Amino acid sequence: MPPTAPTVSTRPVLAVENLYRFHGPKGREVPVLTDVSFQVEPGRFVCVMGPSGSGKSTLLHLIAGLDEPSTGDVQLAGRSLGELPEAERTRLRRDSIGFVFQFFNLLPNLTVEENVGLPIAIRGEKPERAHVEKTLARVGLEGRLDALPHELSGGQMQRVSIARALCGGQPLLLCDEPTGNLSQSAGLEIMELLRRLVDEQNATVLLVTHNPRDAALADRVLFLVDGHLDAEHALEGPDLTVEQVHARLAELHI
Ligand SMILES: Nc1ncnc2c1ncn2[C@@H]1O[C@H](COP(=O)(O)OP(=O)(O)OP(=O)(O)O)[C@@H](O)[C@H]1O
Repeated sequence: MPPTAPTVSTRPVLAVENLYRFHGPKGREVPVLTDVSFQVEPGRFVCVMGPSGSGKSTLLHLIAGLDEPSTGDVQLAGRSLGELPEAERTRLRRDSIGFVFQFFNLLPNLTVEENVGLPIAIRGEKPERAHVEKTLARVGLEGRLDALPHELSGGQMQRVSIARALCGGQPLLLCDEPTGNLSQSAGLEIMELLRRLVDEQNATVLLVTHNPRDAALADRVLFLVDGHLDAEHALEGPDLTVEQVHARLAELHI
């Protein structure tokens, strides 16, 4: 038999299909998300931008399987969250998504090594020190395995949380305002790190932000406006500029 070439999957890491979410008392429900559809393919850096109240958190909760859509579907690695029982949904979320939050969400009493290895420990496995060390090297934070979070700068804490999101091998990095609690320069470094992880290590990133400078580093920027996400308003890279993002925001009256 001839040797077969390794296949690189092009199946979307995340597919959001015709998502609707209503909130409010029965009979007086209001739409928070209206027919939202998009995909994130492997090795891509996709950004969702939207003003306060546009439905970003609602969308993130649905993607994470923490909330259920009124109608529509979320697929992670080709599997539909809605079709799974609770325990399997939790496992799929855990195995598919590494989360990066604005306030880092590191456990203060655990060392850097323990924080980074957490997703593996939660699976009931023992995180290998060498693997944690290698993951920290991927985010440019070598030699701080034994530090506690309070001994680190904000930018370093965010690197730890990115390492934690990568450590378990989840295919999607979901970053919710990852620079929101950082100085401008530390924020820029974090964004450049995310860009490098995509370009050089084939990571896949979904970034949610209202920061045009951060959004401009993505391959594609989607705009969520009053719960709508219209494909024709999306910006496509490569080499998007902050000016392009500002212009589209002005066009959409955001
Ligand atoms: N559980 C809920 N019950 C009723 N309304 C809700 C609920 N959750 C969200 N909403 C409403 O849905 C809309 C979108 O909220 P959401 O928190 O998703 O927006 P957001 O874009 O994340 O805003 P922000 O950037 O300020 O966090 C808001 O008008 C909000 O009041």
